[in-house]
Amino acid sequence: MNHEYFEQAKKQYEKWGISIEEAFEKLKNVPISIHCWQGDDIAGFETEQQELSGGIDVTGNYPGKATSPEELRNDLEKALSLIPGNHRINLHAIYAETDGQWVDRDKLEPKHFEYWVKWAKKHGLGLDFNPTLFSHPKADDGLTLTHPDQDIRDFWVRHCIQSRKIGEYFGRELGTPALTNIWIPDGYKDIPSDRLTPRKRLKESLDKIFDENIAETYNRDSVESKLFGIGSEAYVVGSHEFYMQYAQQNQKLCLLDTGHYHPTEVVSNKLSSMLVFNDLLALHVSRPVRWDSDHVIIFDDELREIGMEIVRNDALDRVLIGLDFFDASINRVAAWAIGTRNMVKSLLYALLLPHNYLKQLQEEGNFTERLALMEEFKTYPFGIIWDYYCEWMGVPVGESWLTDVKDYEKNVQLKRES
Ligand SMILES: C[C@H](O)[C@H](O)[C@@H](O)C(=O)CO
Ligand SMILES: [Mn+2]
Repeated sequence: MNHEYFEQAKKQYEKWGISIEEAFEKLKNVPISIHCWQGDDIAGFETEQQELSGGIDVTGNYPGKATSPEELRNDLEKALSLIPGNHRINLHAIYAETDGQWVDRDKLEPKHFEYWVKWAKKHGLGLDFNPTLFSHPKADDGLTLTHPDQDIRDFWVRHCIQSRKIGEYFGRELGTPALTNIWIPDGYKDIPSDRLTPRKRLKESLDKIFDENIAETYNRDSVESKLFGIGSEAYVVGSHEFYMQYAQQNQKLCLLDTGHYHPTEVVSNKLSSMLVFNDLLALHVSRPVRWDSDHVIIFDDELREIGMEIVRNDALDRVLIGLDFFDASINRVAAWAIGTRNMVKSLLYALLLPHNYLKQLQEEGNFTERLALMEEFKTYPFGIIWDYYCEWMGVPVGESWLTDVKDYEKNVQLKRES
């Protein structure tokens, strides 16, 4: 890349008292939790595989998806080599490795994730975890922790407890606490005649799950709300209000998925409110297109706004950033690279703004200058700084990463069996 251009660009930012070096130093330590499920369309590796359920859907049939844990890890390694920074990998329970034996979800144990931990250690990665309360015969009617049948509820409670133990194991082994996030699909397609009973049952189930004493140094718990899903259009038990209250009362983290709100409602506008009342909160950054479609995140207004809210509120270590998108119509390694690079890019963009000055303008009621500067900064030479950051971090600059993906696709992904 042209270093002369970089030096010129740097000066433009320095004029505002912005230090590129400081921004880079801060950014390189911000981990993004990369969801493993983009690599295999949320199929997982259970011996008795079920169709994807839970009101979520992956569309597309781009060839070369990972069909084994080894392939998935190789694909993740490839993606990580294209993304600047040291990140985390987010696993679901369906990614257990059980040696060809059927192990039902409520019987899963840390030992079923030994290979993942070994791999994470080798690559210096943290791991996060999610119980899988879908794609299972006991979730066929879309109800799990709120099911009217006590046996079914108990089964899922046991699964969540085991999952928290797995998270604890990750945290202990890797020296960085895992985030174990509970998301359930439970809800109704049509207008319920009773909204309260399922919510009371959800509280009861969660209380049982969190009653199990798990060391917080190793495992943190979060709960993820949703507005609607396929087949739960009219009512979702675990709504935003429900979990926000539950998390507050029980010192759990609230996880906000950017695809889980009304179409014009934005998570960027929620972060400051949450930060007033919570030490930590968690995100699933996704891109809803007309519904919770989980498109790959792009460098759009909302992603930049999320980055700005995290940075300008000095919350880089208080907002645990995770990703949640899945697209099977494009190369899956490219999907990770595009989305995760964009997430990091949005943080860098935010780190290069004169937030104190812009805040001061607002306090003074100088909205003209506030708007003028915010607009002008959009066309500052940010691209060159981003390229330089990638070079500095030892990952491909600009679109050159695509060549790596094309080679990998040709030499590895397209040679796979299915
Ligand atoms: C697979 C994920 O856990 C799932 O997408 C969940 O986080 C979600 O967002 C459901 O809509
Ligand atoms: Mn999510």
